[in-house]
Amino acid sequence: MSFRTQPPAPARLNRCQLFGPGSRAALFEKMAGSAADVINLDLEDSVAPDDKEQARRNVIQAVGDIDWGTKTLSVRINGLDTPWWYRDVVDLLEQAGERLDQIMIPKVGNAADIYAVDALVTAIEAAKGRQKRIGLEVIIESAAGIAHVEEIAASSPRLQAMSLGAADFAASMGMATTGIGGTQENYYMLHEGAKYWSDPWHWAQTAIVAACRTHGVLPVDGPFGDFSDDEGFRAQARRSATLGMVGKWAIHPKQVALANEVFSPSEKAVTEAREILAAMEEAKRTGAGATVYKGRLVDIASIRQAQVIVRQAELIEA
Ligand SMILES: CC(C)(COP(=O)(O)OP(=O)(O)OC[C@H]1O[C@@H](n2cnc3c(N)ncnc32)[C@H](O)[C@@H]1OP(=O)(O)O)[C@@H](O)C(=O)NCCC(=O)NCCSC(=O)C[C@H](O)C(=O)O
Ligand SMILES: [Mg+2]
Repeated sequence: MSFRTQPPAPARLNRCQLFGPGSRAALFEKMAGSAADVINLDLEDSVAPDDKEQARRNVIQAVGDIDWGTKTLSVRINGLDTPWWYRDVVDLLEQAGERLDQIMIPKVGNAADIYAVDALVTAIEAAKGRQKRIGLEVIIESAAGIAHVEEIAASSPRLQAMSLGAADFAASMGMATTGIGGTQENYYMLHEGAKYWSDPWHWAQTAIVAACRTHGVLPVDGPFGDFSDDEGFRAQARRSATLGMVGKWAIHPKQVALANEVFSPSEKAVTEAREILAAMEEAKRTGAGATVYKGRLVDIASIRQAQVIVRQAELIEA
C-alpha cells in the first residue's frame, strides 16, 4: 500500500438505484415500497421541459410526505448547462424536508462542476440551518467526464457515489449505437471465422472504479435500457460486480430484484470468504503468511479480498 492509504467508501448498501420521473408522482409510493437501496427521483432527462416545474414541486412534496424507510433518497437535478439546475438546488434545499439524503449531478465534466453545486448547497444549508449535510452523487456520461474522472472523484468530501450513464456516454463519445448498456452487436473480434463479443463499456467502468476506490467513493453501473432482457441485465451487472462496482440502476421495477441478486454475495461466496479468513488466522498462529485453501494459494492479500465480501454480507445482514 502507498503511504497514502485508500479511504473507505461510504458503508451503506447501494445494490440498486431505482429511478422514476419526477413528473410521475403516482410512481413514488411504489418506488418507496420497492426493494431498492437507493431511490432517484428524476428532474432531468425523464422529465419533459414543460413539466420541469411541476416535477420539482412533486419531488419536494414527496421528500416529506412519503415514508422512504431506510432507503437513501436522492434527487437528480438538471445539468449545469441548463437554466433549471440552480432552481432545482435552491428549491430543494430551501423547501424539501430533512429526509433528503443526496443530490445527483448529471453530465459532470470536471471538478469545477461539483465545486459550483457544493458552494450553492453549502450556502443554503447554512442560511436555512439544515441539520443534515446533503451528499452528492455524480454521473460520468460524457467524454469530458471520463477524461477528468479522477479529479471529479476527488472533488468534494460530500461525494458519495459515481455512476456510468451509458446512454449519454455513448452519445458524447460518438459511439455507433442506440443501445443503453450491454452487448453491442458490432463490437467483436473475429477468430477463425467465429465472432467473440467484447465489452465496450469495460474501459470506462474500470476508470470509474479506480478513481472511486482512490478517493473513497462508491462506483455504480448505470442503466440497462432493455428491461425485457433479464439475462442481458444479469450479464452486464455481473461484469460490473466483478470489476468492483457496488450496484446498478433500475429503470423499471422488474430490474430491482436482478440488481439485488447480483450485488449481494451468494451464501457460498460468503462461506468461502469466512473460511479463507479462518485459514489465514490459523496460518498467522503458526507464523505463516500464506497457506492452502481448497488446493489454491491464499495469503495476506486474500484476507483483504475476503473482507470485501464479508463486509458486504454484514451490511446486508445489519
Ligand atoms: C420505463 C417506464 C416508462 C415504463 O413505465 P410503464 O409503462 O408504466 O411500465 P409498466 O406498465 O411495465 O409498469 C409495471 C408496474 O410498475 C410500475 N412502475 C413503472 N415504472 C416504475 C418505476 N420507475 N418505479 C416504480 N414502479 C414503476 C407501474 O406503475 C406498474 O404498476 P402497476 O400498474 O401497479 O402494476 C417507467 O418504468 C419509467 O419511467 N422508468 C424510469 C425512467 C427514468 O427515470 N429514466 C431516467 C434514468 S435513465 C437515464 O436517464 C439515462 C442515463 O442518464 C444515461 O445517460 O445513461
Ligand atoms: Mg444521461
